[in-house]
Amino acid sequence: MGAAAVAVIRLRNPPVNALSLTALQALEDGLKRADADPSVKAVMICGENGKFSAGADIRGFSSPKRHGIALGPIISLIEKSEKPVVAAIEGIALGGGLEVALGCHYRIAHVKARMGLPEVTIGLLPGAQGTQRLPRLIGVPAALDIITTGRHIPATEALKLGLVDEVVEENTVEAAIRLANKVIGQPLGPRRLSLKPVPKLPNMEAFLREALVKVKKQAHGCLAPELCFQAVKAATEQTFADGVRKEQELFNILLTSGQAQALQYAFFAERAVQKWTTPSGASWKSASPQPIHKAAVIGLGTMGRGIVTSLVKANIPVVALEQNLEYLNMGRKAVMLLLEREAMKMEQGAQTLRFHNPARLQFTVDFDVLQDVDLVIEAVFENMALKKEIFQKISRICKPGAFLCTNTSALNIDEIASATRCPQQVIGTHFFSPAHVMRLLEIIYGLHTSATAIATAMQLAKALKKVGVVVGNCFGFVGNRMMFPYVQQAVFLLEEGSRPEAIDQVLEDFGFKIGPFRMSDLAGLDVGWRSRKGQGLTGASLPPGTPARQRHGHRYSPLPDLLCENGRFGQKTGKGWYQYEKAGGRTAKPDPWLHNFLAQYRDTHHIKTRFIDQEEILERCLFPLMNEGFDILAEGIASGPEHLDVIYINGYGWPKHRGGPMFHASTIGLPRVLAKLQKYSEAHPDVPGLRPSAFLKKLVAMGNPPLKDWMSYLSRQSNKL
Ligand SMILES: CCCCCCCC/C=C\C=C\CC(=O)SCCNC(=O)CCNC(=O)[C@H](O)C(C)(C)COP(=O)(O)OP(=O)(O)OC[C@H]1O[C@@H](n2cnc3c(N)ncnc32)[C@H](O)[C@@H]1OP(=O)(O)O
Repeated sequence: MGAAAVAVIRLRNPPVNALSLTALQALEDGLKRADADPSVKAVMICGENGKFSAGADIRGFSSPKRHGIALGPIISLIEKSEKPVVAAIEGIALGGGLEVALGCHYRIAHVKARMGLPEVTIGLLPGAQGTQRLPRLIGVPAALDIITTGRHIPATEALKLGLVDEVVEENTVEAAIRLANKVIGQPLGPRRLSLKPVPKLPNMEAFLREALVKVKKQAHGCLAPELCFQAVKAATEQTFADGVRKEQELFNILLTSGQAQALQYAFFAERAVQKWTTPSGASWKSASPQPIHKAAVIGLGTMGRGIVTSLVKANIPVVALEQNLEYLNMGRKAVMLLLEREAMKMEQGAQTLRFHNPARLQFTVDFDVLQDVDLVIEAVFENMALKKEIFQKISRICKPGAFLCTNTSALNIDEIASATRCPQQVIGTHFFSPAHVMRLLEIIYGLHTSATAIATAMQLAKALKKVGVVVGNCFGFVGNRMMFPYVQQAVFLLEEGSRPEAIDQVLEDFGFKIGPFRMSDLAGLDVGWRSRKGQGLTGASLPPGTPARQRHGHRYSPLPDLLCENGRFGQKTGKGWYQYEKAGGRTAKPDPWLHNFLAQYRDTHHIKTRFIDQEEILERCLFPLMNEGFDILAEGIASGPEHLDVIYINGYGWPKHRGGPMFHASTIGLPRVLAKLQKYSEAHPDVPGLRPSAFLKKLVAMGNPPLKDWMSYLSRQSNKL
């Protein structure tokens, strides 16, 4: 009890005071006790350990005990209280946590607090009357933005919006108790949000129409944003009580939609991959990261520029190195442009000044400048000889403890490390383009990579606000290795009768932001061409007499090579799988030239054209990708299916509401995936990617266990079947 009879209710459920069954019960009991106690004149609700609450316990949504538990009635109880209730918001007030605060009569936030209704990001909507109270408090446009995006609002913005009454820099709990004392006896009617009307807009209908178009466009097939919209719309049309009923109805649709389950799986998967382990026993528990006071990036091509930008944004001093002054100046200009754009996006535009500080961002052609850096990221071309030459050089120049990272998408980390005197310091850091935007960082350990190097790379990912996923060393690592059979099938489907636009459409309808052919045009077809030439699959090193559509006894499609030979590299040349308005254009249009070319190609190779339906397109592209995933798990390249899913969601545009490829396989059911792979493999026996993985077969034979149990079916000693 605080001074002058203010009852204090403290939400306590470490680490984030999630509203579990017990926490909800304690909240309800506390409210009832305060209400019944005549010596209590006001109530203050706060959270333990400087955090108000992260909302409902997400694990509870899939718990059988969930039924019959509701937060809404408890919030109504708060609002109806005849004693003023003040929320003291420190740290975070998210989801159900913010809904509790909205039920309070007053809200005070610490200046560093963040608030939000992120339910949409886990496939739900604010189901404890939040969709009805928030528009009444801050108006429909702001409420719609917060509810449909799930973004976190800093306290200062919350104050401007009217979401909180006061922001303090001092002790929030004490300030809230003072406020509670001050408002004792004042009328509570005007403070009860459920009684307020939703502020009118002169053009509400038109506003809502446009907002719906925007919400749908950004949803890519995810249901939650649209249902969030419907709930807020209900607030504009119905009474509070009817709006709450509508909210509940929509909440239940989402809760049972399957998408919520996938998104909640993705939430925990992202946290699970932070707890990395390797087959040799190294793990996050025992390894300590080293501080990175200064980093260097070698190579200022597209990837290097993005990596430098990322490091500067994370406030890590960087040396940016190029091989000659011409490339250095080009790189410098490009980096400065990226930094300017990033600074404009940031809250304080003045951050630009920091970017230009030469003590924090140094451009050089002199390798000797690398002597005092703690970590180097090499980001030159995918060329083994060049990379080895650079690693040999930097292992001589850099101080002994420096970490030597290679940004490669497929090359052998051990071979690169073999060029150094310190293979334990060498690690793969596979960034995704654009490197300052994409969240994924694939972290690849080699045979000799130390646990400290892995921990440091993971720490770096966190500092760069990326999600690091630790994987083993194999060609293409996890992401690209799974991507090869996907892209391969897409091209085979073209040979058999489909078109790029049909295949892209099916995969975009599935939820990918961009289909495989549009993606290939964006990335540049020459990238893969160079790699295939390097592997001897095409070009001058191809032995004479090699059949056009076969390599090493397996089916091969020369279509991408032929396009490159015709100068069609994708967007950069204005032509690829599609045509563009100009070189560098972005609007893909189906290209009659390509359709003719495909027809001639099929004639030349006597391929009978057939109609390929959507189901086959989807299965032929996705199932081999998942199949490769099962092989990767069996080989111990990744320590769990969550790793593969986090990689696909954050690096390859896999729709998050489908949980990732391995989660998707589990929802389809492994027996069905296996049966389809068997069917396609029989039809195309010369395609190894369609042959079902032994691990997949084993899991089916073991009765299709849930995803969380898959790894227990691998032999512990060798991680081999
Ligand atoms: C038995 C049934 C109870 C069900 C009650 C039904 C009531 C229904 C009515 C209302 C419905 C309301 C809807 C909601 O409130 S949904 C939840 C909305 N909240 C969120 O989405 C917040 C999610 N969390 C985060 O964004 C972050 O975790 C954050 C809170 C910002 C903290 O970030 P950070 O400091 O980076 O720390 P971590 O993310 O690593 O989290 C630390 C550990 O806490 C676990 N965690 C976080 N939030 C929750 C949560 N809401 N529920 C359960 N667990 C949570 C997280 O997994 C970490 O755990 P671990 O260390 O084991 O990995």
